[in-house]
Amino acid sequence: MVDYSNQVMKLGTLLFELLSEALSLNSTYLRDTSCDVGQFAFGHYYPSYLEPNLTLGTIKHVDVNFITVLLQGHIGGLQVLHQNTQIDVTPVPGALFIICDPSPIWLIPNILECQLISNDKFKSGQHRVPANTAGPRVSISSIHPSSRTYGPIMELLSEDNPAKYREFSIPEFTAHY
Ligand SMILES: O=C(O)CCC(=O)C(=O)O
Ligand SMILES: [Fe+2]
Repeated sequence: MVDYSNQVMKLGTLLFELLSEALSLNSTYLRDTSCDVGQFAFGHYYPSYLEPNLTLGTIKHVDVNFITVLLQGHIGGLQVLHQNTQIDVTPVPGALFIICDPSPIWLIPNILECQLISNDKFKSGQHRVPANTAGPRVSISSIHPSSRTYGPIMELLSEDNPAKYREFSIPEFTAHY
C-alpha cells in the first residue's frame, strides 16, 4: 500500500502539471499554489446485493477534492454522467481511472474544485456506483486535497472572462456542500 501510494503521488504530480498546462499556466502553477498538499486513500467495499433495487449504492456526486485516482477491482459498477446518460466505466486490469479531466470526450467526471478555480473551463461532473448483484466489488480512491481557498485563479480572469464564483475558504465551502 505504501508503494502504491508513493506511485500515485508521483502520478499526481504529473497530472497537476498537465492540468496547469491545460489552463495555459506554467506547469508548476497548481502545485506552487497549494493545490496538491498530500493524499488520502479510501477503500470501498460494495457487497453483492440480492435486491439492488432496494439499495442506493454510492449515490450520484461530484468529488470536492482536486484529483481522485481510482483503482477498481475486476467488477465494474462505476458510472459517469455524460450528456444526460450514465456511462459504465469498465474496469481495465492494471489501469487507474483519473477522476479529473477537462475533456468530456474522455467520459471522465471532473471535480468541483477544478470547476471553481478554472472559472468553468473544467466542468464538474457526476458519478455514482449503483448497487448491483455482481460482487463483492472493491475500489481504492486516492484523493489529492488542496489547501488553497476556492475561487477562480486570478491569472485566468479578464474583462471577457469575469469571475463566476467568489473566493471562499474550504471550511466555508464544505459547510454548505
Ligand atoms: O468506488 C468507486 O468506483 C467510486 C468511488 C467514488 O466515487 C469516490 O471515492 O469518490
Ligand atoms: Fe466520487
